[in-house]
Amino acid sequence: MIQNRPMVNPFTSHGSLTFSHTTFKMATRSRKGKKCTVIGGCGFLGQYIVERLLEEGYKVNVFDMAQTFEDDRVKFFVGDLCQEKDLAPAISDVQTVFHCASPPPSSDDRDLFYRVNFIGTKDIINACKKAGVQKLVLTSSASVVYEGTDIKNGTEDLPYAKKPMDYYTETKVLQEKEVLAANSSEENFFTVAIRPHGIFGPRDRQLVPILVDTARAGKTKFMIGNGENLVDFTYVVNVAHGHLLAAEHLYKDSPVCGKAFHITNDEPIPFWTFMSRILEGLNYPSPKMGLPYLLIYYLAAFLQLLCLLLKPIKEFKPTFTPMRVALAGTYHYYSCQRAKQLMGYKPLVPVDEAIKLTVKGYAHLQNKN
Ligand SMILES: NC(=O)C1=CN([C@@H]2O[C@H](COP(=O)(O)OP(=O)(O)OC[C@H]3O[C@@H](n4cnc5c(N)ncnc54)[C@H](OP(=O)(O)O)[C@@H]3O)[C@@H](O)[C@H]2O)C=CC1
Ligand SMILES: CC(C)CCC[C@@H](C)[C@H]1CC[C@H]2C3=C(CC[C@]12C)[C@@]1(C)CCC(=O)C[C@@H]1CC3
Repeated sequence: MIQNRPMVNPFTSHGSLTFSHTTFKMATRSRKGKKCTVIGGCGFLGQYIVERLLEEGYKVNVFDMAQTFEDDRVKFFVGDLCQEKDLAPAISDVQTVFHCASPPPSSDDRDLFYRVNFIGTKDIINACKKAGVQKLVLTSSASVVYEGTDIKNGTEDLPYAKKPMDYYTETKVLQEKEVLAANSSEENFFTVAIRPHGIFGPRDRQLVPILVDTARAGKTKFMIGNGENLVDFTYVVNVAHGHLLAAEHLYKDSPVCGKAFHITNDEPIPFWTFMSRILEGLNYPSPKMGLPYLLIYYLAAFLQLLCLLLKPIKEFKPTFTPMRVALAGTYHYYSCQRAKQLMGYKPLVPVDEAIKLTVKGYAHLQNKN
């Protein structure tokens, strides 16, 4: 049954999303007739991975909580990844599993994150091994090393965050550790973790929708900090491309096995320049003046505490959480040198073009006033 999310067919909804404008051709290693499953394949990133896999001639199963698009070439399985009986049929007889399912960071539901991201991922690993799956590609996050302080050109060697800023990040760390530790030549089971950062593009359900809601509520008059902090925002097509490259490079004795890889646009941009370009593209005013970063950070921390105290009486969801304020006011950009070296990664779509495509994809959120 098709469920109630904006119904889009990723193959027809936005012509410019295809890869035809690039001359890139995936290496032909072992791709013909390969079967794979995308867990979370109805989500924002998942749909782009599916699209790319089909273009590359894979046979694709999608496993997700609900079916949100239709495609005759895809076999859909609906269920909860934490339920082995739901998952097993979706991954039987496939060589590769892409795991890009997660509850949204905004849910801030500790038990849910722990159950889906940590326990559920362990279940996926076990189910993959049982089913004879050879490759597992996890969508992790560059934020597994982020603790709210500046990261400039961070490499994959940075230690995991000792004090993750939210439950989402905490469980992304646990999840990544499990997946990388599961890599085993003896068991012919190869794993890799892709760490994207700030994924954006048409059909995203977080960045642009939250930004537009914030602008409509009149809360984007000021920027947080001085507006100079560089950040990675990564176009979803480039992220999908990184996932396919990782799968293609996962085989016995490959240096890719058991490692994490940053996948970025390799073009860090000041946080507020990026936000302003989206806001102005959609005809919303962009912030011109900055507020002191630390002042806003401590206000957000205080507000969070207050919300926690009031939770038994009434639930509030503040727009400016400490995590969001930190993301808006610090430097956080990452080196993707390892992905370039070991799997020949190069972003396919530059930031400037990606922003234009994104603004075009959100025409329905344009400010008409
Ligand atoms: N967006 C970003 O900026 C970044 C995202 N990531 C990671 O990328 C991945 C994809 O994110 P994104 O596409 O933005 O997220 P989406 O929410 O769009 O997609 C996630 C999909 O997973 C599904 N899902 C959630 N829980 C379960 C479950 N228990 N069983 C089966 N399916 C489930 C969701 O279904 P439903 O919607 O019904 O809940 C949804 O379709 C995630 O792992 C995220 O952590 C990493 C870095 C940055
Ligand atoms: C309210 C405004 C100041 C900011 C609006 C935009 C934000 C909603 C987004 C800016 C950076 C984004 C981001 C993520 C979610 C959306 C933003 C906070 C992630 C937390 C998504 C999951 C990850 O793994 C890391 C991302 C970092 C950047």
